[in-house]
Amino acid sequence: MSAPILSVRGVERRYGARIGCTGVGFDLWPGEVLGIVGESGSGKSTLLSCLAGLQRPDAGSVTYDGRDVLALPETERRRLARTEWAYVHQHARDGLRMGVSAGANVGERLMATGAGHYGDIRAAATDWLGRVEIAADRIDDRPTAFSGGMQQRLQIARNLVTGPRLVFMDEPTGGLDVSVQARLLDLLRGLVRDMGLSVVIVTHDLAVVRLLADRLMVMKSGRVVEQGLTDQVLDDPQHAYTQLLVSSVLQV
Ligand SMILES: Nc1ncnc2c1ncn2[C@@H]1O[C@H](COP(=O)(O)OP(=O)(O)OP(=O)(O)O)[C@@H](O)[C@H]1O
Repeated sequence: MSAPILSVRGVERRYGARIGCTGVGFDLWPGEVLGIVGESGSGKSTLLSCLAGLQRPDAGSVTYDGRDVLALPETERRRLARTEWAYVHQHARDGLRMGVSAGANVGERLMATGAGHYGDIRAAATDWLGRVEIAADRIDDRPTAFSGGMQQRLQIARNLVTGPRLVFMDEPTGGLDVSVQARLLDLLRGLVRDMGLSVVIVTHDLAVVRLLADRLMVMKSGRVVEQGLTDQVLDDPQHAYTQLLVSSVLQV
């Protein structure tokens, strides 16, 4: 029997009188993908940043691998953030260093975990560019010379090169063309499966969670209104808000 990799209880974050999220609780099991869906303003990003320790909740607990995330010293949280955790931002520029080459973007994450041999780092960077379908001859180009989809794939390589255990993703396919989204989703699904990643993915796109998530949590106005197995929630939504979300997609 394994233990949850992430346990969340009663998480609340307020912005003055406004609720960011409240009363959120779930367990994430190793190798599981949890999707968090809800319309804009429902509290998804607030929750994700609380889970990753980027914002401090006003109440509740977040336990990673048996450790109280909110009590971690900042140096330890940062160490986890560059080794065992990864955070894929919606906008690739928030997760990349735009002023250095693609190879350096991937390689410097390895260096941050202790790798020091230039040849090994470059070989690993080349390998990872290949895994995210970026041609090896683009290794010395800066991300500014890449398309939006390529930048997002590079951000994924930078995040996954260190072999993290827990990955947070905030709208990873947002703002991309539909065909680019489909390719990225396919790639993500393969990587998640091959690496056995535990993932919390936030999106407003039900097609993304249908493809990637084992379990689904539906948020509205900062609260979880429904959760369950993805197919169950999408095929037989119980809450009126989830029914609305599902039917609005079907009508498109
Ligand atoms: N920095 C902030 N200051 C004040 N209020 C905020 C801040 N960030 C979020 N909020 C509020 O908290 C609530 C939840 O916002 P949040 O961004 O988490 O939702 P979301 O579901 O991620 O939306 P989106 O999909 O548009 O990013 C909203 O009412 C929002 O206005």
